[in-house]
Amino acid sequence: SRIHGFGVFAKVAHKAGDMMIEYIGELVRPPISDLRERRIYNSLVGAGTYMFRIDDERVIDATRAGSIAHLINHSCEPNCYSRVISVLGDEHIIIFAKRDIDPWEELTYDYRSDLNIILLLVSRCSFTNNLYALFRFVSNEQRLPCYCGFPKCRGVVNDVEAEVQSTKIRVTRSELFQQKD
Ligand SMILES: C[S@@+](CC[C@H](N)C(=O)[O-])C[C@H]1O[C@@H](n2cnc3c(N)ncnc32)[C@H](O)[C@@H]1O
Repeated sequence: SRIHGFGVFAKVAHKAGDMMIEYIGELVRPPISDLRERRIYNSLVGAGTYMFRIDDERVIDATRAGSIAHLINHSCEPNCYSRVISVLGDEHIIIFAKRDIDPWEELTYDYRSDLNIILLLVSRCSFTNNLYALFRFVSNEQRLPCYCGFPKCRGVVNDVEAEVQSTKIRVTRSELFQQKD
């Protein structure tokens, strides 16, 4: 990738809203992922980490098991976005196309706004048609310079100040599927 290390590229053209890939890995608790990152992975994979936090209880560790989705780089102007979608009680992290994507474009999503969005499907309950989204940003100790290269680049991949924020919001089902900038 021209952004960082390995990346993921589209082989064929895609339409906005297409489901691109599922982020798959080993489901672990945050203390385990923190331990692995500190003690093992920093020396194993250098600066890259492959943890996707679903919520305060669960992290997907895609370092040693999973799909190539773990190689998708961050961009401040991404062509994809991620959603954690609950299907009959199981959460799946799905990467969708944010706009039409040409063959051989690198797939990117915004780590800062997309990571750790959990959507709890409440349509199974009686007060339906709303979805709760719980935003929580992964806590990292260092600022990572961003190399996405877009004019609107914010300069850093992560944001320590934003990461300590924890906000619970409610969105409608229709809003969920209308990706906004
Ligand atoms: C999930 S990995 C992505 C795959 C990575 N390129 C690789 O080869 O392992 C996430 C790591 O990639 C790097 N990375 C991803 N997007 C980046 C960007 N826009 N600018 C700088 N580094 C980035 C950071 O080191 C980050 O911790």
